Amino acid sequence: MRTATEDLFPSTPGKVKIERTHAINRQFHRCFASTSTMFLWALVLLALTAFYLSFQSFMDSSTRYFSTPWGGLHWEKQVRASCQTRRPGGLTVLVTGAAGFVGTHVSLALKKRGDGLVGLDNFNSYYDPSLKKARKAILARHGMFVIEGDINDARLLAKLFDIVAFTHVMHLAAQAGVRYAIENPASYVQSNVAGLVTLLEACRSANPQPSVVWASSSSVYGLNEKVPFSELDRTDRPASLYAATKKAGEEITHTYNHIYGLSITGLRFFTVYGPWGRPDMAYFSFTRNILQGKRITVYRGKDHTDLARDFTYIDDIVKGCVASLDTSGKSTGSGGKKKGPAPYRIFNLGNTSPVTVPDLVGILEKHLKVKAKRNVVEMPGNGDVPFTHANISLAQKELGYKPTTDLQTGLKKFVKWYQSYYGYHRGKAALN
Ligand SMILES: O=C(O)[C@H]1O[C@H](OP(=O)(O)OP(=O)(O)OC[C@H]2O[C@@H](n3ccc(=O)[nH]c3=O)[C@H](O)[C@@H]2O)[C@H](O)[C@@H](O)[C@@H]1O
Repeated sequence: MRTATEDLFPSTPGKVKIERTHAINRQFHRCFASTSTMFLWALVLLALTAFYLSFQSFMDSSTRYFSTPWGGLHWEKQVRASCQTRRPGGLTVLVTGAAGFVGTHVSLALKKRGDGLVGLDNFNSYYDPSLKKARKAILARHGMFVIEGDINDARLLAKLFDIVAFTHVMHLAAQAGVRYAIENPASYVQSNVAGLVTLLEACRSANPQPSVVWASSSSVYGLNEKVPFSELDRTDRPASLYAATKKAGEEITHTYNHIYGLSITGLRFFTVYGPWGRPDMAYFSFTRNILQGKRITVYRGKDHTDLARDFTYIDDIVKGCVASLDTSGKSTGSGGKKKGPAPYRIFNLGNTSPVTVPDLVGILEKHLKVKAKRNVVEMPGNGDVPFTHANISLAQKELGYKPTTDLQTGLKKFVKWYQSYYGYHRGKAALN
């Protein structure tokens, strides 16, 4: 009789061998079966992960594609319609920063005389985007289409140049504001340097190449003390990163003029103000605070001298911009190749009569009929310059530029608009 032990450990070695081999085989098969199952599962898991990842990336790219705020037949039709000229010899202009302060005014002036134009603006939130939307609505009422897009979007720019043969580009999109550069330096590089290069790349590749008129700034004079500031004065000592990026823009545009034959006109604007202006600027924020009974901060120089600016009214700036477009001269390149020298110009567009900041406040008090509560503090070292003063003889000679609005008159118009727009009393907004 076989014992349980013998069953487990039989005495015949061969049998044992066979039985053990079978047992090993069984174990091996069991083991193999479970490994292959695991392997299969791993494969399934891998396949699922790969499917999930590619599905996600497909969704991402398709979402990006479908959510692109531009493109499509209807969009192209809008662009073409907006660019239709309505006078013989009318210009066809791409206006960047079209929903900005200067962009809106220049666009309206061009549209009203029958030029064809389309606008580009990224509607960023540097200041209240609802003001930009309101400006866009006015332009729309005048038949101008403003695309929500960025100058850094090379595909969008290429598409626009594909659809329209622009004769001119009025480049006003920028990160503005002198003191904000301390808080957000990258935004200045992104718009004023990278964005500018992307735009110039599109311009130099275009066929025909457009002439480019763009906004530089009085801030390029930086620590210059020679007054009034002339275009021949030093501009190699900027006091702010903003100024440095505008100066960089002047050098960058020069390169594109030199290599590709792009016609370039850079305009050094001097503290532009007026209706539909920029809420970040002193005259605008002072008005808001004075009307709300809040204190305003008035900066002054280290030795208690008042700061001064050559405040320039928007209508005068518009005339300078339009004259620059009209006299720009042609770009000479085609297919990215220069065919000959093209114009490279820089002009001061100022008012030639600086006013101190305390005097600016005094004028606002008079128009608002409210006394300002002032805090007078020493100018912080954040990029400000003590004064600006434009010599405009070159612009006078070449563009017929002649500013006609003094600060009293210009601020009166601004205050009227401000009170109307923000509902301080009944009235019609200046641009409507
Ligand atoms: O002409 C230019 O190049 C520049 O003009 C303005 O820059 P800024 O002249 O500094 O204009 P505001 O910011 O309106 O300041 C005007 C004056 O008011 C002073 N200020 C500003 C703000 C404030 O709270 N208190 C104050 O006294 C400033 O120091 C400055 O002297 C624009 O903001 C820039 O985008 C433009 O490029």
